[in-house]
Amino acid sequence: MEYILQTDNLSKVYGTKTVLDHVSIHVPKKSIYGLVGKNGAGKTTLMRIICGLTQQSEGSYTLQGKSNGDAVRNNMGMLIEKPGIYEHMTALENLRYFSLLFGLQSQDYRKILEMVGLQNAEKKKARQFSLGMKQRLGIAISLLGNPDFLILDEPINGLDPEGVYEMRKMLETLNRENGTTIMIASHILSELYKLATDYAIIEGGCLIDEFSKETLEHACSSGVRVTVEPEYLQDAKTLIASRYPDVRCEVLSNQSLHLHEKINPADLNQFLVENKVRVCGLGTNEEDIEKFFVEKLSGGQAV
Ligand SMILES: Nc1ncnc2c1ncn2[C@@H]1O[C@H](COP(=O)(O)OP(=O)(O)OP(=O)(O)O)[C@@H](O)[C@H]1O
Repeated sequence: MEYILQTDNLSKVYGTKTVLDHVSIHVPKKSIYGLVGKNGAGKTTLMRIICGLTQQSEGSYTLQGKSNGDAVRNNMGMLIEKPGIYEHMTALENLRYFSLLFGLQSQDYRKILEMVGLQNAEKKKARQFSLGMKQRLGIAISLLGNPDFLILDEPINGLDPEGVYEMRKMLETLNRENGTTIMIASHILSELYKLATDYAIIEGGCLIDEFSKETLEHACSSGVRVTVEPEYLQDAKTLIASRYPDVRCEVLSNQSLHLHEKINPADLNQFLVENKVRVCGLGTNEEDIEKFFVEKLSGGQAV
């Protein structure tokens, strides 16, 4: 596995307080790496060290093949805490200004604005932007110079559901089409789960666990949830009992059933539809995933 970033026992101490305690993480190239942790867990501190905004007290890291002392951040974009944008400037002016500030060559700013969905707002002053638009402009600034590695601290904080959805789509596109590795800190688990391919859980400055999406899904593969239109519930239950006689099938509501075994959802869907049951939804049990994270966060031992 090729890593864009590896940290080796990184620690940070403020006065007598250890806010990051021997953290060793491994961020695979082209991954979307979710950093999960409660408020004050140390996520921002870790990101600030990687971005060169503060120095670690102990430990080291390797960034894009270079050890921390020699790390170059030309190919990196970052959005840590609030986006630092100039409110009296338009989106386009902000991009031009930051490009000069970063010493970058002129580039296709309109394409960057299009990438973040601000193509229709290029002439509007940033002070007239919604929070979501400001966040997107912050990301547009971090995309200047076409970075291979993007570090985003809580980019969906404070966004409305539509803004969260758009942000997720945008990051997915960046990752898929440009191969950009994205490290993203968030405490909104449900959103991270939809996006991330790899995870690290941090609590009290310690790394509790690091795992891939496959590992997470395997750990939470306690079954499949199927939702049907209410009038089909009984038929669905009878059909499932005939097709999967050894699988426990629990009725959760007047339209959803939980099969307590990991069966192939596509097969189940086809079987029910062929037998004239109107299926509204099928999926793995998201509650299990949430529970998995909560248990890790509340009872985890550092690794
Ligand atoms: N400059 C500083 N001086 C002293 N303590 C600090 C400093 N910066 C951060 N801390 C402390 O370090 C701890 C970790 O903070 P950090 O911002 O890294 O957490 P976080 O996981 O990003 O939390 P949040 O989700 O709230 O942003 C907190 O207890 C915070 O008060």
